[in-house]
Amino acid sequence: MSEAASSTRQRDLPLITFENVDLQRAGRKLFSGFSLSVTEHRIGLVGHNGSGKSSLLRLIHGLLKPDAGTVRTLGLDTAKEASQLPAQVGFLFQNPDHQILFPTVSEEISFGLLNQGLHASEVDQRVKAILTDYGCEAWGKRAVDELSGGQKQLVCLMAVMVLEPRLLLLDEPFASLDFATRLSFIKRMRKLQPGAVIASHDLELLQDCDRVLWLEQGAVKADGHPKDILPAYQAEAIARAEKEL
Ligand SMILES: Nc1ncnc2c1ncn2[C@@H]1O[C@H](COP(=O)(O)OP(=O)(O)OP(=O)(O)O)[C@@H](O)[C@H]1O
Repeated sequence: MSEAASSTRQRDLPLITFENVDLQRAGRKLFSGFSLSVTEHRIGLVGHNGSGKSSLLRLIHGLLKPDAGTVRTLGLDTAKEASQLPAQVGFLFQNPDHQILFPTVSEEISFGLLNQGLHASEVDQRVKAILTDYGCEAWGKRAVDELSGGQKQLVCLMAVMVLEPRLLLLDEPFASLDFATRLSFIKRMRKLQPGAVIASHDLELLQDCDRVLWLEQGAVKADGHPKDILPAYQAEAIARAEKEL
């Protein structure tokens, strides 16, 4: 097959599929017979606390395995081919402390590249390049422990982006980023090649998505274009809050 034909085929393949997935968490069934096919480039996830957004992202990454059914990410079965996923799928966790493993910024950003078998000099070069790209040239030797929450989140973002993933999974990526960093991240996201699934309570961030899924108790309550789904979700959230007052 020619390179062009092969890349067209890759583009047309679903990025993610769920087939009849069951998942139990904390002894309770969260997903039951959940099916989904995603071909769009950028997907937003909304839903109230505990609706299953993070669990869905973890299933996509293979961090959680379905109790029944199949999850395929970039064509790979997450239960059987999970070891191939970290090289292609980047995960930005809600809490940076769940992601950071190393004492210094450059060690944290280097880890994935070293894991991929790159030579130390190339790793060094790529780490410096991404620090510069994000305006953090002086951060390399800084102790991660001494960074603020937002700065830690930025380190996590750089550690993910330096690997040039094909798919990004972002769980509340902006929770502690300041306004300017947030804006520059949104600009970057618009230019990015990789597909992205973004779970967020920040509805503005999701306006740019190609498709938004509204989750409720482990099921898709609504699925469509952000201009239809986000106002409906917002209206329901306002009505719910008013009822509780
Ligand atoms: N580490 C865990 N162990 C066991 N159960 C969990 C764990 N994390 C979440 N759950 C359960 O799974 C369900 C879905 O949680 P999940 O974190 O996927 O929701 P969410 O939509 O991402 O919520 P939030 O908006 O609060 O981040 C909840 O009922 C929760 O109690």
